[in-house]
Amino acid sequence: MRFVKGHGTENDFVILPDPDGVLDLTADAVVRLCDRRAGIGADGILRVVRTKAMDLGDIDGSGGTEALDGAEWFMDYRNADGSIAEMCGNGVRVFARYLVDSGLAAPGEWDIATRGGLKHVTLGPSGDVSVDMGTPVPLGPGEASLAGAVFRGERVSMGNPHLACPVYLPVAALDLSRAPEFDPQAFPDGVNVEFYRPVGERHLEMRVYERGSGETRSCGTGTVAAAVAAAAGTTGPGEWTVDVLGGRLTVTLDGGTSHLRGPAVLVAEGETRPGWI
Ligand SMILES: N[C@@H](CCC[C@H](N)C(=O)O)C(=O)O
Repeated sequence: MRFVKGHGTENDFVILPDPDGVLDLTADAVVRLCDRRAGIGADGILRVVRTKAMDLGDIDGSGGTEALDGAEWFMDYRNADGSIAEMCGNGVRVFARYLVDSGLAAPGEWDIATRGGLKHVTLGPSGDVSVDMGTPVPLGPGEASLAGAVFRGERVSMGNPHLACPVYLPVAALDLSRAPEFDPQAFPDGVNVEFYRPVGERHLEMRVYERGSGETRSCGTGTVAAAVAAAAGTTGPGEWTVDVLGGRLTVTLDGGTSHLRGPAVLVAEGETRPGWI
């Protein structure tokens, strides 16, 4: 199986080119590929499939996949534990960089299909990748706890679920070696939990514990959720700088949609040994 390895602010992915959708990517195979000791190691998988080769059922409530028709390529995103997520903000940027780097798309702007709908990306032959992340949906207050301490924040849907909690000490002080606990009635599909601290004018530092992947060094959807929470549960307008463990991302809120910009880097490519998976 051919693979490429890449990351966006150190949120890292194994990219699996599968244009015709012939790969039977089981949850077990995802777990093995993402294993950092016995596998390649990653926070998640990006399977690269032609949209027309995907069987997505009724993804948009219209009885078909019409909502994704405008995009040639579909990002089939999986978390490291094998679960499926609706969207991945860093993933879609790395996916776009892969398409351009491998000659499957030209630099410029176009849509990528995801389970969270079409995402419009903008990129040159090298450098940063921007994506229109769509309209964040603030859902009101929520809470999670970490080692018995309760953190209150804002629930935000970015297609996938987030709880963005302000903290008042440097985020480096948090112990994220264990998963935050939350009320499953409040988050029936699980939740990605962000901890953010304002460090300047529209400037945050943030750490994240991701659903299905554990603590990661960055989360694109999470940075947008944190900016929305820091903007007092509004969608802007304003440009936010968000420092994560793996680097810096820029989030732009315009009162409607949101944009995420930052690096997306491909670092290696190879082939798994026959029979390993
Ligand atoms: N790291 C991603 C989010 C990946 C999905 C998430 N773990 C979930 O289950 O919702 C990002 O950059 O947005």
